[in-house]
Amino acid sequence: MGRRAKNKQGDPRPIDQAYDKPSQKKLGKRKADEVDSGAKRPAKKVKENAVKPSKAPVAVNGKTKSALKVAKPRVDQPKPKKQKQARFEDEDEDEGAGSSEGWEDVDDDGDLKAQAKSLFNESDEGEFVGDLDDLDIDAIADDDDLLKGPVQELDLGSDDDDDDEPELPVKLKGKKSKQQERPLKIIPTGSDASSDESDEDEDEDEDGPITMKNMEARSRALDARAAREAELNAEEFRQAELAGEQSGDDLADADDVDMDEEGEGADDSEGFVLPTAEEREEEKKRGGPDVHTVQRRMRECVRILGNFKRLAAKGRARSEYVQQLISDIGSYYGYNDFLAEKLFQLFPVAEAIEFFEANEVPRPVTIRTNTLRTRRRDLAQALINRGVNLEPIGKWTNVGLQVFESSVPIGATPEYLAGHYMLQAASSFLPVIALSPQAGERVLDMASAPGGKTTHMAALMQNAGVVFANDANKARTKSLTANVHRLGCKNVVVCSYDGREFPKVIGGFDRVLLDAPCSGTGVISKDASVKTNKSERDFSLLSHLQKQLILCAIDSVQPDSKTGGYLVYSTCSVTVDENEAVVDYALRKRPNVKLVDTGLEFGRPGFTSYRGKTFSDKLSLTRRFYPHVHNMDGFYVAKFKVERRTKVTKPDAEAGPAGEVDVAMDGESIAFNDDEDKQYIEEDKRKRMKAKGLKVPPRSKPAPVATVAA
Ligand SMILES: C[S@@+](CC[C@H](N)C(=O)[O-])C[C@H]1O[C@@H](n2cnc3c(N)ncnc32)[C@H](O)[C@@H]1O
Repeated sequence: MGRRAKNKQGDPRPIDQAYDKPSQKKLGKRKADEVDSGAKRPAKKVKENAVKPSKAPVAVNGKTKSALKVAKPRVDQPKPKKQKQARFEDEDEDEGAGSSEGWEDVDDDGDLKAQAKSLFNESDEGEFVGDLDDLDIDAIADDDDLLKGPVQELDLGSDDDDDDEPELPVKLKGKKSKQQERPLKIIPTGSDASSDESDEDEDEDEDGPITMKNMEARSRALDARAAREAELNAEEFRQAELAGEQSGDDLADADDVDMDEEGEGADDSEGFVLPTAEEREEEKKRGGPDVHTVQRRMRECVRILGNFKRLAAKGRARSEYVQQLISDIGSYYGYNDFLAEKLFQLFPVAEAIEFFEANEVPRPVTIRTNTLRTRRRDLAQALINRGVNLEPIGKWTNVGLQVFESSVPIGATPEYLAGHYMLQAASSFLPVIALSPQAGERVLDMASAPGGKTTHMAALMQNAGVVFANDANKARTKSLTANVHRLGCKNVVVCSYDGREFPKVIGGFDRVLLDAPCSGTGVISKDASVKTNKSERDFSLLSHLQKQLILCAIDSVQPDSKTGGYLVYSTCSVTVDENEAVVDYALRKRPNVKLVDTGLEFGRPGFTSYRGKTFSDKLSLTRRFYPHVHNMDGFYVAKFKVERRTKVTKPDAEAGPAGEVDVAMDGESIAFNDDEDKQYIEEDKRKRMKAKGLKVPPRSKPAPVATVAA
């Protein structure tokens, strides 16, 4: 079952691997986890006022929950105490070593009052940690995650640099969401208005200013509330489990549930009537209902789907509630219907809402220390001296820092310009940690611009050996080259080929990273345009490209490598088409590779089956990361070991004259399907021409079946 981060994903605490340990991961017990992790944290981190939850609670199983509580996207973050000194205990420079690092509070009381004020102040503005508005956009544009944009990545012919321009803050393009119409503080509808929870919030707000005296008590009250919420969560999930709602597959099957599953003894106590499909269409034509109606309906659908047999109205099928919920999710959060459904299907119902909510909240701002130039503690001290409020990210990395607040633009400090750090999403550390390149090796970064991971690899390799940093988009290699220089990477060769040309261009690498072009469904909080600009066609084009790239990446690995022989495949997307389906395809097409453990300490296992498709059991070795669970961008990581191709004897006439085929070189396994490819290539060309404003020729007719077969 999903683990709930609730609204706390807006509360950018260090990301702790405890998240995925069911025994430890209890909502509301975050503080305890933090203590366990050894990271000394200011007590007020639990205070949710910096990312003030809105009041649109979801009633699940009769209990008022906060799954829909996060208000409009906000970028303000809770602030740790003002730091004067950074102290790291026995910091180990080897990344991924999981050293026990601490962060000591060295504040004196003199500052405390002012700090407390800033910590507990609630701002209605979507203010960013530090001054995002002041950030040097060009400088940021060079960095990793802000540039993850899938569609332009497909546009290989375009030399536009436009995609290097991040929008900060991200503006929702296209479809306007109901959520945008939400009041800043959502006024709960109907019975929710008098819910205990909302009263409690009001009370707390009215408690008056935080003082030295009441700070501790207030903090304790918040802890207690968090614990109560955790209990409610646990109860909700128990109920959901009882209702048999456990896996993505179950959900996926929801559509197929027929009238046999209709409820008995429907509890329609709140007068909620599910519209029919026709009524839904009518409603859409009229411009849709108001935001409160949508909220209420979502809440009701979640509640009823959590206990369908008991709560559903007589004569209504489960699929009707599912369809209504998906449609409301689409309009509330501003997704097109196709993507709303695709993402919804990944999770149990209540968890899906958490995922969509998490996409409305920015992830923590994180930086990666460039160990070629400095040490993390020195960097932290230098930034603290400039008024940056930061902390180590978590035990799993000893180069990451989380920035809470800054009085200077983080993308333009002297340390940034001197290459002491990279502005990089925490999730982007993961594939490099998994690949673990060694000094002296030959490494290929097949899709590398703007170079967040390339420069990380060069640092891990201590500038020894060589990293071939390739990217098909020549324009993007400019920022890649700039980052390589800024960070002092001396073992990087930048090149610009279509990844599918490898290993013809050059092969025999000890390790290969394929951080594939993707749809970006993991980074919706950064790029809301994904909500509306992805169609079914985009996903099949991407999946196809990813499958081609992964085979070429595998073939570029030197199986006889003395130190390596590994490939890491990653995406910043959460869809199965772009992840498990691609990896499973690679396993089938290349019998000489096997999945191995990523070595990452947290993350959910990849799907081994999904909506009727069965993948290799080994897919559970791959790792999924979610915004609502791990408080980082949605991400996927798979690690392969590439073995030597072996000859097998085929018993029948399929085999060559000697009765032997090279399993990896067998025509069926290695070749792309030219006819199928033609369609994709043509579509890609059309897209590029369209983007350039050229006249697009009509689609050519698909080849007759007989010809294709021939
Ligand atoms: C997710 S981004 C890579 C981010 C990069 N690894 C980093 O950490 O900074 C995907 C990249 O793939 C590139 N790309 C798209 N199609 C490609 C292809 N066929 N071959 C190689 N690179 C491609 C895009 O230009 C884009 O820079």
